[in-house]
Amino acid sequence: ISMATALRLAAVARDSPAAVSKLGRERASLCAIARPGGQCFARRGLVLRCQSGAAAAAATISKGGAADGAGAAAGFTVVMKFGGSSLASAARMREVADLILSFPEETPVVVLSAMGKTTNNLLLAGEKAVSCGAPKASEINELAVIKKLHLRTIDELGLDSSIVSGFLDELEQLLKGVAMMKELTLRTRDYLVSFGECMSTRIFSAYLNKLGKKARQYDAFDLGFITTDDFTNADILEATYPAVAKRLHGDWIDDPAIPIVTGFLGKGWKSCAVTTLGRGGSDLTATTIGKALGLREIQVWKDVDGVLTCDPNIYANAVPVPYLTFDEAAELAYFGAQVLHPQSMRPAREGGIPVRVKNSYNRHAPGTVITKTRDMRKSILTSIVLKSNITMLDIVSTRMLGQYGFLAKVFSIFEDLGISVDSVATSEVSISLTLDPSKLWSRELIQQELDHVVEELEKIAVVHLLQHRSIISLIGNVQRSSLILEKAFNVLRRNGVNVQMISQGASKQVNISLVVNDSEAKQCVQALHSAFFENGFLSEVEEADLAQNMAPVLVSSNGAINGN
Ligand SMILES: Nc1ncnc2c1ncn2[C@@H]1O[C@H](COP(=O)(O)OP(=O)(O)O)[C@@H](O)[C@H]1O
Ligand SMILES: N[C@@H](CC(=O)OP(=O)(O)O)C(=O)O
Repeated sequence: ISMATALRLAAVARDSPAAVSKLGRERASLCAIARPGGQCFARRGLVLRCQSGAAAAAATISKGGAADGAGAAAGFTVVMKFGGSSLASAARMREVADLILSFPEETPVVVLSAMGKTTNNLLLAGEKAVSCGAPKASEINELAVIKKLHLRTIDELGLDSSIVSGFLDELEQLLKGVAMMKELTLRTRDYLVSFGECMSTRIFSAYLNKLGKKARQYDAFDLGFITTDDFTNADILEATYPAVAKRLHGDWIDDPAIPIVTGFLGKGWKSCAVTTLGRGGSDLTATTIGKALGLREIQVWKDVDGVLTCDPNIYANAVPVPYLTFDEAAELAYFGAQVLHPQSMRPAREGGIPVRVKNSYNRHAPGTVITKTRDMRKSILTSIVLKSNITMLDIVSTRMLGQYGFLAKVFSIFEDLGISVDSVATSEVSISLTLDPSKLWSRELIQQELDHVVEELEKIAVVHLLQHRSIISLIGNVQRSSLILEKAFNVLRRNGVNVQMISQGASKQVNISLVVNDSEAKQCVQALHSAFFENGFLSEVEEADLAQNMAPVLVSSNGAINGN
């Protein structure tokens, strides 16, 4: 293992005895960790042997903690992740099983989300339990919906109800507990939503076994997914990669069976409690496993024909984008395209593993392939993303022109308050910025907090808090930014829309962010989509380019631009 991994594992081991028992005692070879300086320490019976230089303990693990070749050695070739939209019923479970079996040449690791809208229902049930009173907790409508869906699925697949009955009973008890306490902490919320993935994977694994395809269910929190303790939005720690690889690899060698892994879940490294990776986090589970095992491909199966040119719920004319770079996909996800989890591209990029977004309802559609580089010759605008209900701050310095340190002061206030910023535009005396909505997902940025931000900023500036704004992000080819801007502003002007803030990144792919009022945002996206993708604009530009005999351009994920 690399020294970096060794040190991270050492840190986990040192600070969390329980993590030692999971990571180390069962897999002593993994945890024979080197530390520089030849220092040794032991904890709870686990000896961390120390050497100088690169550690040499676990033979199966190498390079940055990923188990190079471990996947290949175990026979695994791909990760196949199926989201709730692919698993909404017994019929869908049959379809997905059939889909997996239709690739006999692959040995997949399967990652599943909760069935249909189960996560939403669990969250709603939890919220209702807080205020309904203990006697009424059993009558919460969402609990009944969850029970009905899972028991009916079990029945229709011809499985034994004992697979989920224990979970359903415990879920009811948990809701009664919440009702009694009149409180739903973030930790309890994570535990509550984990029931969805725990049940879907058990049902699916049992069904594959019934079909004669040997499968083994794993709860990610027992498989080695070690995370921060940021309940509802936890980050995966490096120790996860070797732990997951070692476990999947070892089990396969002992007794080959297709792993069916719960998406979205992990285990907090200090608390040892169940954590979740943020909404849509099963995509991240899939890419983490892909990197851990060094697999050939990560497949993310959805209910759309890949990543589309815009959200199909906003505009039905959206079409699939055949190729994306990891950076483009990350940008799309971060700026609001619900189709991928914002952090999910990171492990794939680090492991250099292509991600394929496919449609489980239309398996022959080519989907979207996401890789490190792609041919940008014909690319102008890739996709339009809308993020609504954004808060924007307009901050005008009360000091005189030319005073330094204003930006530093403003950002130090955000740092002190633990609020991160999304897009920024500055002038000599003013800053306009939008607040990072991931903050909203993880811990509601409530009005009180916003008022506090304004109060602090008002000590050095005049502040306008502007709510109900939207960010429209234009993700495209950095080499064509002027063309994109020209076209976009033409469209907006024709539609009578005044842009309130603009920000454009300087490198890699273009991300032009335009802030407009919530009320006009959808209409803007539709008009922009229609202008860029539907009226022959791209082929017109292509023809013009051909006439000029443009050279091919490759933009790589690390920002390098190679022309020839
Ligand atoms: N640019 C986009 N491309 C594709 N789908 C998008 C886009 N923006 C939003 N979506 C929405 O994302 C949904 C798929 O993501 P998600 O619901 O997380 O799937 P799953 O639950 O199967 O993982 C689509 O049904 C679509 O409504
Ligand atoms: N079930 C979780 C995790 C997830 O990834 O779901 P999906 O793949 O259905 O988006 C959620 O709804 O957030």
